[in-house]
Amino acid sequence: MQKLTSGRTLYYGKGDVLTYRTYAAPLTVEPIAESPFNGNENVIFAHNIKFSVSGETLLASFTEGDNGQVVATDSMKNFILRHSASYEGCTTEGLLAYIGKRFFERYANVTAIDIEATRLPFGQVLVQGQQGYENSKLVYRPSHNEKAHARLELVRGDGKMSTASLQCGVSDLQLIKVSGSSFFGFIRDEYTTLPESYDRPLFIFLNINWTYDKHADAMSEHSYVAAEQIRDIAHHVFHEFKTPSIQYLINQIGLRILKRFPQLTEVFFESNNRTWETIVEPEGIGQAGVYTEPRPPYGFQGFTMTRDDLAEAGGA
Ligand SMILES: O=c1[nH]c(=O)c2[nH]c(=O)[nH]c2[nH]1
Repeated sequence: MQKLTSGRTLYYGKGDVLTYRTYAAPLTVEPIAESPFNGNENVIFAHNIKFSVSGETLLASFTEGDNGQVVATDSMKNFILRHSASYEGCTTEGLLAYIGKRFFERYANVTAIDIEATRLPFGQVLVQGQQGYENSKLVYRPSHNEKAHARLELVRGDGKMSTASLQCGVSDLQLIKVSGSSFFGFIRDEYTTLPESYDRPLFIFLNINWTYDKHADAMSEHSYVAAEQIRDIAHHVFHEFKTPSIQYLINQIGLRILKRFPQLTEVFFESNNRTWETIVEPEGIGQAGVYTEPRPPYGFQGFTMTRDDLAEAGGA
C-alpha cells in the first residue's frame, strides 16, 4: 500500500464482500495444447472481495477522530455490490480494475486502492437432454476445488490513475499421482529416517501465481491467461513427467506456463507435500496398496521463475 508523505502507511477497508453476480459477459480464450478450456459462460460470476483505500486526507480519522473524509466501509461494500451489477466485462481482473477506477472517480480524496478477489467457483450439473447428458444452464453447485484470485493496486498521482501492481493466481490445487513419482538420492546422515522411494503416491497442494509483462494484457480477452488453463498445465505436466521431487515438478510446470504464455514475466509457486503414508506396500506398479493420511508436520516448497529461466532451459 502507498506510503504517505510522512512515510507512514494507513489503510482501511472491507473484507469478505460476497458478490454473486449472474449473467456476466461470457469469456472466450484461445485454447492451448494442455487444456480444453476455451472460456466461461459466466452465468454465475461470484467473488469474495477485499477492498481497502489510503490517502493523506484519511490521516485525521486516525489521529484526530475526524471522519469528515471517511467513506464508511459499509458504503464501500455497497459500492462494490452495485458496481458488480454494472460491470460489463468477463474476468476477475477486469472487475477489480472497474470497481477501483469507479471508486477513484467518485472519491477524490482517495489516492490508493488495494482490491483483491477470490472467484467462488460454481459448476454445472449434468441433466438428460436431447442428445444424452448435457450441462444444465440453470442448476449449478459450488465447487470445493481450486480457486482463482487476483489482486490489484491502483494509485492516483498528479491527477492520473495508474496500476501499481497486479498479481493473479490459482490456489488450493490438490493433486494425487498414484504412480510415477520418486524421491531418492537426498543426504543420508544421522538425522535421516526417511527411506528412499522409487514409486510413491505423491499428493501435492499447490498455489500458482503469475504476473503479466503489461498489465493491459490481463484486461484483453486476446492476451488474458485463464486460471483454468494454468491449472490444466499443472495437471498435464504432473501426468506427463516422472518426477524425482516436488521441486523438479514445479520447475517443469513453470517452464510450460512461461512457454505457453509469452505475455507473462514471472510465475511463483507454493507447494505442500501431502504424500500418503504407506500402510501396505504394493508388490509392484499398478498393484494394490493401502495408504493413510500423512502425519504432521508437512514439507513445503516456494519457487519463483522468470522468462530468463525458460531461455536458460532452451525453451524460448
Ligand atoms: O519432493 C520432495 N521434496 C523434498 O524436499 C522432500 N523431503 C522429504 O522428506 N520428502 C520430500 N519430497
